[in-house]
Amino acid sequence: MNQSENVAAEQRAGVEVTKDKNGIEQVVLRSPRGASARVSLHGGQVLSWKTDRGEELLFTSSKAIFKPPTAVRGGIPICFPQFGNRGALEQHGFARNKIWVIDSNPPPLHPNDSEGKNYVDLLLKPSPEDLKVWPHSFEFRLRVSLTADGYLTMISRIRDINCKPFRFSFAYHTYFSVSDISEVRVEGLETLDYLDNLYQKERFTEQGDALTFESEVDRVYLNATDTVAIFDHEIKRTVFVRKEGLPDVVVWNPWEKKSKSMVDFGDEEYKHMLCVDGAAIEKQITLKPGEEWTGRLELSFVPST
Ligand SMILES: O=P(O)(O)OC[C@H]1O[C@@H](O)[C@H](O)[C@@H](O)[C@@H]1O
Repeated sequence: MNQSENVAAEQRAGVEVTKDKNGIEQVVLRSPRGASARVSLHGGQVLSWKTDRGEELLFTSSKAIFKPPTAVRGGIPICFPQFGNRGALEQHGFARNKIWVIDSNPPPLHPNDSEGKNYVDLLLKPSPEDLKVWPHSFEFRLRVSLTADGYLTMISRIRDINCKPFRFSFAYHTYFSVSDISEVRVEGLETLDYLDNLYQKERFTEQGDALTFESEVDRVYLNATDTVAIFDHEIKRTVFVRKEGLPDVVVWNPWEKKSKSMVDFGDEEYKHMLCVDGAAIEKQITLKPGEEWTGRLELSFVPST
């Protein structure tokens, strides 16, 4: 076996396809050092991301419903082609409710960026029902990859295969697992303007040094820097969210009252999750026929003191 065949064999060895109890396929990526990520074909949604010590970095509700077309409460749902209720489509668009397919012959990783990395490409194309509610032909390629260190990268490529332009908004609606929300600090959003969903999307400016949490938060930070850090003091871990092509950052925690109104979310679970999403919301993305958009999210973690 020559060296490139070896690399290819290792990559295949780190990618496993299984089924959940509803028969939905899931792809498990494993890093050579023992980290892992699990991606469901339901929603193209990453449902689990574990460090090499087996610590889960994403939150999934104990009450999550795993039956399509219901979206799964947790992991990283993809909001596309609409974020929230900012348009005529169902909340957060239809992509998170669909069954995606695996591309069994994906383009290779760049040779300079392939060592120890495993990946899967999922594809979504509109169904006849989708075209009735959103009459735009697109091809969505989602690449999920895991590095040897256990860092997770998601690259979304959306192409207009129509003969007319279309517009969309987008978010990687990332549910991070946190030890105790009142001990968490988010840095990187200081001084930014945000739209507050709790005040009819009114615009405010962030005043504090870092974000801390003591009540419901539902905001879209605008034109955010490319890296946001989530400090979890109790478990001494910092997670970094790096984004490209995604100007906005959503921060969401439903807190006590809203938690009780969600059927697929435990009353107390708000204490152990925080959504921080790389997103493109305020200014929609426009694609002309044949054009492609790329939105990239890189998640990494380090122990902190
Ligand atoms: O319940 P859903 O549709 O998954 O949405 C959850 C939340 O998603 C957030 O991103 C929105 O800003 C919130 O307003 C919303 O409540």
